[in-house]
Amino acid sequence: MSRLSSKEQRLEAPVCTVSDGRMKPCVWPAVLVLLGFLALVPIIDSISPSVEQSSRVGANASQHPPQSCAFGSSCVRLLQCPEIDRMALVRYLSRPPYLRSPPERRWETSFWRRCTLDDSVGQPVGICCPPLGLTGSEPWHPAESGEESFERTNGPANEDDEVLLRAESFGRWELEKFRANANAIDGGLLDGAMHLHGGFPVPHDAIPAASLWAGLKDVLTQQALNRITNGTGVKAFRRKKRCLLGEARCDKPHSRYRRFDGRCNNIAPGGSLWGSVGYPMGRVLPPAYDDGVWSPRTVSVAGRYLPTARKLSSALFADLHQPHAHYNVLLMQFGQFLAHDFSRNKVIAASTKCCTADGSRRLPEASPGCMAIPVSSGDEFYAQHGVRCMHFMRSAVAPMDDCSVAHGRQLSAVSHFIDGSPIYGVTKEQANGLRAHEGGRLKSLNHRRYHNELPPIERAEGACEKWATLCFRTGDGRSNQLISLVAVHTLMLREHNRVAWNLQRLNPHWKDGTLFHEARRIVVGQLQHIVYNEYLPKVVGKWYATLYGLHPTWGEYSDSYSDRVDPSVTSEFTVAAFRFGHSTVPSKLELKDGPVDTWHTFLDPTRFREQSFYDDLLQSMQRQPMQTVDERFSSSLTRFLDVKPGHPYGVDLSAINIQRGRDHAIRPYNDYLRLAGKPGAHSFDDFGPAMGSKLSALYSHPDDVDLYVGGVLEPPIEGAVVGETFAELISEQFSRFKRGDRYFYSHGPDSNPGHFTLPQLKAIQQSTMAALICANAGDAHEMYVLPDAFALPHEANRPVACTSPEVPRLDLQWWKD
Ligand code: HEM
Ligand SMILES: [Ca+2]
Repeated sequence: MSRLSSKEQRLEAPVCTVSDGRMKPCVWPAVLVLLGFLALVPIIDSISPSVEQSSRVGANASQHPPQSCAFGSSCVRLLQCPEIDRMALVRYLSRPPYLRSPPERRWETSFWRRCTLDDSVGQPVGICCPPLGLTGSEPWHPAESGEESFERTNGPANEDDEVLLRAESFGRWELEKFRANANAIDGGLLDGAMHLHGGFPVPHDAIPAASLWAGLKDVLTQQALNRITNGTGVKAFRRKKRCLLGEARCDKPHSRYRRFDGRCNNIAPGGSLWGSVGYPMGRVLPPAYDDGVWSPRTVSVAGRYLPTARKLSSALFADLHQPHAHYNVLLMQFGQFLAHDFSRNKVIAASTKCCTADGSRRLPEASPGCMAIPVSSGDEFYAQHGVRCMHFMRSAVAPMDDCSVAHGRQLSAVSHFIDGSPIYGVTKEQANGLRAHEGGRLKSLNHRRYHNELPPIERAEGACEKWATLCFRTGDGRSNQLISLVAVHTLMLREHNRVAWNLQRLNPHWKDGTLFHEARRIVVGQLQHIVYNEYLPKVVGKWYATLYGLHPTWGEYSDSYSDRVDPSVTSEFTVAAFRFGHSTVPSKLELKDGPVDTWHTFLDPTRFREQSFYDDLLQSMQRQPMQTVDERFSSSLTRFLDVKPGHPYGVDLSAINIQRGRDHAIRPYNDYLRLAGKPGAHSFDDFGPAMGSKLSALYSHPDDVDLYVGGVLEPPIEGAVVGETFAELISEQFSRFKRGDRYFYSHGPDSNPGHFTLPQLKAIQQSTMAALICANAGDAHEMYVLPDAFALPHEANRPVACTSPEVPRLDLQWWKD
């Protein structure tokens, strides 16, 4: 892959990249480019408008009359078309028009033919997508298969075998260094993020440690193989492997209830593991590993090192108060709850931190999985504390069982589906531990003093701070992280138990199992409905929600399930785009008795002991504005995350987000901007005068800007919380969460074995966040809600009493046998 920016390609002699990542001048291409350019000049004007222009959001329809798609192909958003080689398109768009060859330009009217996606939108914003399989690419994230070196053969089989043996022994040897560090802990199972709010290990860790070590060994072997053969001997490794992602045993493919681990949601051949616990994350674009296999992205397109993650965070992100004009802290908090439903980054096990206890340097015996963030001696905050090293463990990788992919693929330790996994857990055993095994309910702490139920107590070390006298167990190990997150967990637990209780009243003959599974089915349906109806249109805006078909189908079944759609999260989405939420976290949480620093509420939900604390908190979350998505980040996150007693500082989550992006080798921001139909930032000025000059002092080239940085700096779309690039990535992911989930609440009997009847579906679609809050208030007579619970109060969103008939109620009559 060329590391050249469009600007360099224009101004300098063409450069070839050789397999070890070094660059050397390339004479022939230079001549060819010149000839191509000369040949092109006379025809440039006669060519139809470029995809780049035509797909620019907001482009004038009359300037670019839409075209219809050929028979069989359908008009979709570019990101929704797996048949298109996205990377080829991005490379094409990154070049100025005079460097695009005539055949490529013809693609614009064939492969990259644009079309009108939605009449109501009236703009040519779609692309004609050929039917799946037509171009022979895999249905699963074909962007990944573009690794050239992978297809090459290297000599006869016996030579290959020898090379492979050498590479494997290198791989084993390297792996030992990782294992030696991790062995000090319980079987090497400990999640290295334990002390970093990434959560303590779930009691029933669904991903066997052996599989994680196997994944690591695979990438280490692959790296060694590339080194030995100078990048050409990859096929040997491939031949030796099973070359098939495993299948789950789907004993009950048409079960009415989804599995906890997400397996067997898809029952087509090859799909049974899609979206399940431990399944690798996908990619929107191929990764930009320095060595093409697993070395993190560290080098600029200009060949220098990228600025460190902490330097970027401290220079660009400041703790400034900018309340959002429309949305409240409940929207922020629901976002975090939702994030924990679909993703949990698993990091490499290690028994030591990366840095010395005083943070002054890297620990010599640190695990090779450490990718500590360097802190400069002039750091505006950490310097005074002598900190030069910030802990960061690399993400674990999945075994390379899918032989079309020869690079590290990170995995999610929770089910990727929006299936209430933070409530129910991600394995059957975990769910069993959370169930009361009576009346279909979940275990809870029920005391009159609390006015209603709270989650049961968690005693595992590391789940909360040592001084917390109350700590909760839920389906997700991160639930105690923030006091307002505990409130959302409590709300969902109460809703489950309330529904189970009412179902039991209606159907006294139902046993515990039926009550539990039916209540779970209903609660997950409500959750999905609230996500798609109330949450998403606010985050990505109504326009994107329409483009991607994210609005609910009111009173009707949706027919969008496809067994070719993989719902798994992509690295870009979970490592960058959906972390937009970190910018919305306020520095202080408004509680009934006054504001408190957000970080003071981390991992300590003790105050839930106080009577009516839950009710008060939910009300104040609705009144307090969240923060806008931009360069403003609370120092609760950038200075005091994971702060330990007696320490005047913690770690920097914004720096961690940037570092995580490089760990996953996420491509630079500009590539995604182009994918979203924008011309790309050609100069730093494109980021605005103030931010442009800051960025130019940090990065050597606009093509270096990290996706997370560029994404949060984008001005929000009108009527949305995030900017266009994040909106595109988020919408695309949520469209797969819907189209790739057989059990999605509105999918009908044609695909969904657990479908609701139409009257039941209509009842579920009455659910709103406000309705949920009211139904589960400690004291409904004292509780007020905003009908649009994620929005701030305004003329059309005045508080109403929970007892008011205006607040909808879930009508469970439809579930009576
Ligand atoms: C005070 C509030 C929050 C804190 C302290 C927090 C903290 C964290 C931490 C420590 C990580 C793991 C970082 C890493 O090692 O890579 C993380 C990941 C993440 N956060 Fe947050 N977060 C907060 C709020 C939010 C919100 C509001 C959202 C979204 C709306 C969000 C979305 C995410 C996502 C998508 C991930 C990746 C999850 C994964 O795969 O592990 N977070 N957060
Ligand atoms: Ca899930």
